[in-house]
Amino acid sequence: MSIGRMSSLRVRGQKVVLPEGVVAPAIIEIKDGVIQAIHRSDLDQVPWNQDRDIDAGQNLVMPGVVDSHVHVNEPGRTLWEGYRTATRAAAAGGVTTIVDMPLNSIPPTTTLNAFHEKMSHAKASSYVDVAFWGGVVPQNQFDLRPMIQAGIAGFKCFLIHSGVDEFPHVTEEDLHEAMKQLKGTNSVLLFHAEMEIPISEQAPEVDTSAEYNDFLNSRPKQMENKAIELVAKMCLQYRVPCHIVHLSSADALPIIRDARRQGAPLTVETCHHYLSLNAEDVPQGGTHFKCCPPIRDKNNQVVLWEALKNGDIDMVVSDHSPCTPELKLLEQGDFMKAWGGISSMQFGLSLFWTGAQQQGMGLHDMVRLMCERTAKLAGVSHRKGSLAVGMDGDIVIWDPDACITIQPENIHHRHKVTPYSGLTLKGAVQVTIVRGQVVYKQGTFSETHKGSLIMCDPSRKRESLTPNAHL
Ligand SMILES: NC(=O)NC(NC(N)=O)C(=O)[O-]
Ligand SMILES: [Zn+2]
Ligand SMILES: [Zn+2]
Repeated sequence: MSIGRMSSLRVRGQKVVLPEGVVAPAIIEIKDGVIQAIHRSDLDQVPWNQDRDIDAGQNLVMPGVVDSHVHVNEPGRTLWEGYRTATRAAAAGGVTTIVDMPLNSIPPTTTLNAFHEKMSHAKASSYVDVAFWGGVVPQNQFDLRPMIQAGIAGFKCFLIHSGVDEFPHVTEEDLHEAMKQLKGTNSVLLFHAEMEIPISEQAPEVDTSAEYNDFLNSRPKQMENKAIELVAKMCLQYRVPCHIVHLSSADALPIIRDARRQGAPLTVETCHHYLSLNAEDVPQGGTHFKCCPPIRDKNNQVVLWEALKNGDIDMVVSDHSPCTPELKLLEQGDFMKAWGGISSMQFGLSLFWTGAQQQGMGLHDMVRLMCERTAKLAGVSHRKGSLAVGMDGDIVIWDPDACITIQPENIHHRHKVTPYSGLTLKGAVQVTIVRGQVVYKQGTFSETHKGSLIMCDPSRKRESLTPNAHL
């Protein structure tokens, strides 16, 4: 099996993860990037080209991961992370589509021109497919519909300082203006849901500290809970699909449950780091664990896993938010001044698989949470996130029993700082295929394949993640 441009490809496996909870022997036939047929009987009658086609044997054959929360900081902060390194890491991790966040790049994706600039960079250097979130910031409400018409997947806003000055957070008044523009479109608004709380409710201010608890106490659950109350209120008032990114506070789950019970088209994600790490794990000065909202204690993590199992949390993503090593202030170990953001996109599949098995969750939970639903959120579930005829031929072949140990030499992110360094996980990606092209195979990348830009059709009604919502 060669790496390179092929118009057609067949993938055979004994354990192909198909929709409706089926794992069975099958041959997937891909032509011109699209799945043409999935053969589940008379497999030896299907024509086979030993040199071109792929036999996965006992490895799992699964839809490629759709990671809907990735910060590729190009243009403008490509030194933090760019499309080449971010999407090589994606391919090495079985991620076949990323949805790129509108911030940390300069310019941020808050205007049509900035969107076009971002697309030109992505087109030049991506190994996997890329869709895009736009940004809602104060006074850009009239930029939103032009970006929707140009194919943006949806929008992201912050209710607290975003970490970068050129992407200011919004107020409730700004949200009303944005909601008026989004109402009636097929778009979605994502929220970084933390808000400032009254001084009387805050921990004593700490300017610099190597103690994780000082940072943790500076971003209490109440900041998330208050923000999520506002998101729920706006979602119910406008009935515009809203999505809470990187939930960390399990205390906010009743607020989300109640809003959905009232018919709010409200969804929520959590991230690998909230499921695999907890505050008790963070070493003194361990600023590579810093992210916002913060990784909380073990008891909080237990509730997040339960919410995943009972459907209160809809999906799991990376929130891959890298920076240069210098900005993590690892020498000083200063949690209060270090950059908040964790690099993990290459390891999401293995992180989730390792944790899920201990939780009694399995393959179909992984596909639902990391492929199907993230594709629905981004409005691309008609072509991404599951193995079915007519879908893009995006496939990851991986060994669920093999282990990987995360070391700098096998990290393809631009920078190698990650809280997962040295960790041994189960689940090893062998081959990643994007629209029928092998882009990654056991450490080797295709240098001929280029990822596509995934444009969202503004007229297409996206598959609902909250079927009981009253729009
Ligand atoms: N500007 C950022 O990348 N912020 C990100 N930082 C994190 N999560 O710590 C985020 O997702 O909010
Ligand atoms: Zn955020
Ligand atoms: Zn983020």
